[in-house]
Amino acid sequence: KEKVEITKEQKALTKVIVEAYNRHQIPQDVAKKLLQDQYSVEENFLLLTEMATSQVQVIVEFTKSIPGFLSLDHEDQIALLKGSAVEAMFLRSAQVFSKKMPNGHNGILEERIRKSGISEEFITPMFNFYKSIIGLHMSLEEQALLTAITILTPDRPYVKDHQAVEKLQEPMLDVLRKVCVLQHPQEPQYFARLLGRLTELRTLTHYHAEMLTSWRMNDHKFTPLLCEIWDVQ
Ligand SMILES: Cc1cccc(C)c1Nc1c(-c2c(F)cccc2F)nc2cccc(C)n12
Repeated sequence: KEKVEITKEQKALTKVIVEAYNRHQIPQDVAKKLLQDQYSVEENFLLLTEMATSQVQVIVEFTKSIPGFLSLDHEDQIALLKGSAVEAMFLRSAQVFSKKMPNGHNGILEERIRKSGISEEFITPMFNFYKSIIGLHMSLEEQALLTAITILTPDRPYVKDHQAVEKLQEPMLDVLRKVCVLQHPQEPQYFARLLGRLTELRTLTHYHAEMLTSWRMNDHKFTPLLCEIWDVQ
């Protein structure tokens, strides 16, 4: 049985990523607002829009803290953020579901989302994904590293210097593989299962784009940041 050893550098890298992941949390007031008393469909949507906007801010700050990211070509930095924001948000909001809300409240957040004018065809895959992520019982290191790996995906549209992005992503994949072996010794395929979630995430990006279009058709207003990151109106 191969002895898995995390090097000093890998420990340091993990520490930086986890600290960045922890530092940039969704403001509790936004998450808490969703738990107050009854809301109308319009107010639910407004709150989710506020939550989405703060999630994008959190992801941009987290991304800027990834070692080497700010040394990438500036246009590639934008291409990576625009190409990965939705996936990082799905991962992040899955944690909001599994961690942040004391159990009694999970249903309330789910209830708000189901009553925000989003059609069932998007709700089902979204919650299936949340359940599959929560079922993995990921550690904080795994969540933070998986989010960084998602953001540092070289084959996003318009990325010019693939190599430079791969050079940043590879060390993250190496240390995530080792962390998975050490933290889930009974599940040798755990690392592969985590990466499998990234494949499911790509399908959610497609649903998300359709959700945006259907919201726009119903004349829903977005914030400037959401318009910018997803090139809407
Ligand atoms: C905050 C939130 C949490 C869970 C489900 C949903 C629908 C939301 N809200 C939105 C999301 C979004 C996200 F923020 C995380 C995950 C998946 C997402 F669809 N994206 C957008 C884009 C424009 C407006 C909103 C309201 N919105």
